[in-house]
Amino acid sequence: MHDYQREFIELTLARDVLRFGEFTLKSGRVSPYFFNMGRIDSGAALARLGRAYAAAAVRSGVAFDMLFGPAYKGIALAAATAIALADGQGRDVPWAYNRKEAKAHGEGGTLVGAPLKGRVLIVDDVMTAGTAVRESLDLIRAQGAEPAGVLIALDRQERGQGELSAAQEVAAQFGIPVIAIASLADVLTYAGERPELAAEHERLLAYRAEYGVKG
Ligand SMILES: O=P(O)(O)OC[C@H]1O[C@H](OP(=O)(O)OP(=O)(O)O)[C@H](O)[C@@H]1O
Ligand SMILES: O=C(O)c1cc(=O)[nH]c(=O)[nH]1
Repeated sequence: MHDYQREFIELTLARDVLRFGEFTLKSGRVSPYFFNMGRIDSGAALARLGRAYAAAAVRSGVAFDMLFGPAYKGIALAAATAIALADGQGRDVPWAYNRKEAKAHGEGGTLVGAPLKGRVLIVDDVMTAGTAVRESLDLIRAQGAEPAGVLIALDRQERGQGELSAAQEVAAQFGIPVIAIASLADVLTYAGERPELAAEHERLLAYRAEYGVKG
């Protein structure tokens, strides 16, 4: 685990983004931990998070022309990343997002922001079973644009449709990189180093044995 990953996990624990307990996920899985980006609820915290995403995008070396944030939480994340790229990295890239429900009045439709074209980097919070990312990939390709990669804060490293992790499946099927600031393996390492998180560490291991990638 790199220093920036340890710092990122500490930031998410300090802000209550990363919590231990019992949570039902979009996939229906019941998880002993949850990553709630909704807790990044101040301007300074969001700016810091945007800088972490922008740094990860640049560090990855992935070539992209624009950002796309899936509703809902991906919207704020793509916005924060676009701002950080412009302010901190000198890159003014277009960005767009979708609505979960199509708007029937005004400009209408589900897509908002820059037209989807060129190489599109998807920006979201977590990947579990990969449903949200696959929906975004469909949207991007339906517009004739090209997915460039997926940028997330946390790869939960859970099985997707087969035995590989959702991130591995997406990477293999679409030939794109999945860039995560941290992964379940990092959370496990972090929890394993702290005696006060011993019970949580055990529950994480049991959950990984059920839903994680084998081996
Ligand atoms: O890999 P998956 O199994 O798709 O799960 C991860 C997705 O689930 C959540 O979105 P959700 O639509 O539940 O919530 P939001 O509206 O708060 O973004 C999360 O923000 C990811 O987009
Ligand atoms: O799989 C999900 O639905 C999910 C997991 C998680 O850790 N955080 C989140 O917002 N959604």
